[in-house]
Amino acid sequence: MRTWAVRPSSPSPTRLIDLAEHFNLALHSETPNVLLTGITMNSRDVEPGDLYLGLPGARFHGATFSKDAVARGAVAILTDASGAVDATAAGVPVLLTPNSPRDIAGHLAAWIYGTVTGGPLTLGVTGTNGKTSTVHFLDALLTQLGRKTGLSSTAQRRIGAEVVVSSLTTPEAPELHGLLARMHEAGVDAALLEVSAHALTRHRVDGVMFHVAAFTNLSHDHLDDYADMDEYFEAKLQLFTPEHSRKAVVSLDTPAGFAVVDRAGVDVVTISSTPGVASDWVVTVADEQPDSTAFTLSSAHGTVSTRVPVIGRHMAANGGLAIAMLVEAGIDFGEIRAVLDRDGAITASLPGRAVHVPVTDGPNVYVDSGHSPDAFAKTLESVRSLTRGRVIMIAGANGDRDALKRPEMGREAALGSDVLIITDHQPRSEDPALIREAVLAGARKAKPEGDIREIAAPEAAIRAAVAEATPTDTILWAGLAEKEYREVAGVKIPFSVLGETRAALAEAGWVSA
Ligand SMILES: CC(=O)N[C@H]1[C@@H](OP(=O)(O)OP(=O)(O)OC[C@H]2O[C@@H](n3ccc(=O)[nH]c3=O)[C@H](O)[C@@H]2O)O[C@H](CO)[C@@H](O)[C@@H]1O[C@H](C)C(=O)N[C@@H](C)C(=O)N[C@H](CCC(=O)O)C(=O)O
Ligand SMILES: Nc1ncnc2c1ncn2[C@@H]1O[C@H](COP(=O)(O)OP(=O)(O)OP(=O)(O)O)[C@@H](O)[C@H]1O
Repeated sequence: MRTWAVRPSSPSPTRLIDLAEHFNLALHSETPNVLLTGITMNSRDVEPGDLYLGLPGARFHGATFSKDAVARGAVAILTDASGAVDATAAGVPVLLTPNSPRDIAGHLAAWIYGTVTGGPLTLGVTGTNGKTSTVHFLDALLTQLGRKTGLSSTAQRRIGAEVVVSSLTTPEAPELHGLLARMHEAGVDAALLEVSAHALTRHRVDGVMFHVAAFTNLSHDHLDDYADMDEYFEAKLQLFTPEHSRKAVVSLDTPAGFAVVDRAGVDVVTISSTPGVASDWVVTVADEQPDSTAFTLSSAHGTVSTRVPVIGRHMAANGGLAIAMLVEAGIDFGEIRAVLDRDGAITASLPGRAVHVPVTDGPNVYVDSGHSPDAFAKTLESVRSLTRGRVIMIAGANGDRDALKRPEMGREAALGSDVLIITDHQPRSEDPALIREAVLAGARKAKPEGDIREIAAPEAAIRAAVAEATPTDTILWAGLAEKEYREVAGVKIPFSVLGETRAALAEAGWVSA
């Protein structure tokens, strides 16, 4: 699997002088006739012919890497006043902008990679939870319809069969436009993009026009980056302006959805899976099974009944949202209903989301990547409805991310489970004991008499859960499911939640089905 940024294979060269003129940038050069074939803001990703953007960040000023960038083949540098000395010392033409180069990176990248106009149908999803799931449902539906897709999610970037590892949920603008240009070259019919609040705040999707953008929900997360929920909401709202999208499909499953409807600057249709809430599209859950959820989706276009191959009413809501987005993008509802009737489900495989590890004659076991209070609550609700015995939950929180949500995660975990084991996930640079303490405090406050345990080592936590379980119980391990590593004290240690779970089950004599 590739781990480096994807780019178009044969970009048409852009004259630096034309770019400077078009974007009204001051050009300092005695040799302004250079040709640009790429753009990046990461010196380690520079390829020959690139414009390197040296921008100020929280840790570095990118211009300090100008010489490295030029050594790798950068032919020009764009920076701000504070980067000018370093950029000039690198010996290539320098463009100066009065603000951060990040502010114009998207539009520059669109110009250099030719993604300003044309291109495939582009669909974007934002919201606290459900972005990855909805994008993967869109991908599956379009594939079922015989269309060629490209996607960018937290889990992966993919063009047809070519898969690239994701680091950020939404890539930086130069990487995103490179990806879109490559999708265009590959002849994809649709580009499906997950759009984080960080991406909107940091101009990562500038220069991308979404034919349809969707809003899933808003709940507590990322309050390390945003002052409060209002600021976090405002970040998400930017997607629903004419600068970014033509049309919106907005879920009314959280109160924020109503605020998006009120404030959106583009045409909006609504969807809801909450009984009693009026909306253009209505999702009604019909049946919940240990490995799938059946639902009906109704609108003025008609009604379709189908399944998503995962547990959870929230996952049915995401599946309905994906179908509604395709119809609002102009795909015939009857065509979609026909393939769903043919296949019996949206045939998606969700990486790390509510993954069922079936055990023959044993407990149901799920691993899930949810790492917010609402994600815990929703998954626990579905697990509870499928469990005859006890719900045994393993949970943890990550370091270097919103610390305020930890007690709330503990609270939801305690309220939704019968046995709760708090363990370590990705402490990153933080002291894992302090992270556990915060989650435990929320859990014990919510359920003082609850069976709440602390087991630091995740390998031991899953073994304790398995030892506790009887065949009618369910084990849910929430928070880390799709990763192949844990970051501890800045070092990535190989670790697989799924692998560890299967090993623990096998050691205990349970056989994975
Ligand atoms: C808070 C945030 O989003 N920070 C991002 C931002 O960092 P920054 O502005 O501090 O940059 P910096 O590290 O000081 O570096 C400054 C410049 O020097 C460059 N540089 C740096 C070192 C070097 O050797 N060479 C080089 O060129 C960097 O590429 C950058 O252009 O720009 C960096 C370069 O692209 C990103 O790696 C970094 O993401 C960090 C890793 C991150 O963790 N971001 C998370 C919070 C994030 O964006 N998450 C969202 C949402 C997740 C969700 O919904 O759950 C996402 O979309 O992933
Ligand atoms: N519609 C929803 N409402 C509430 N919780 C959800 C919803 N969809 C998914 N979840 C929960 O959130 C978790 C993350 O889902 P998903 O990866 O689809 O969201 P995301 O927005 O991409 O989040 P992230 O980028 O942080 O992983 C799931 O594993 C599940 O626990």
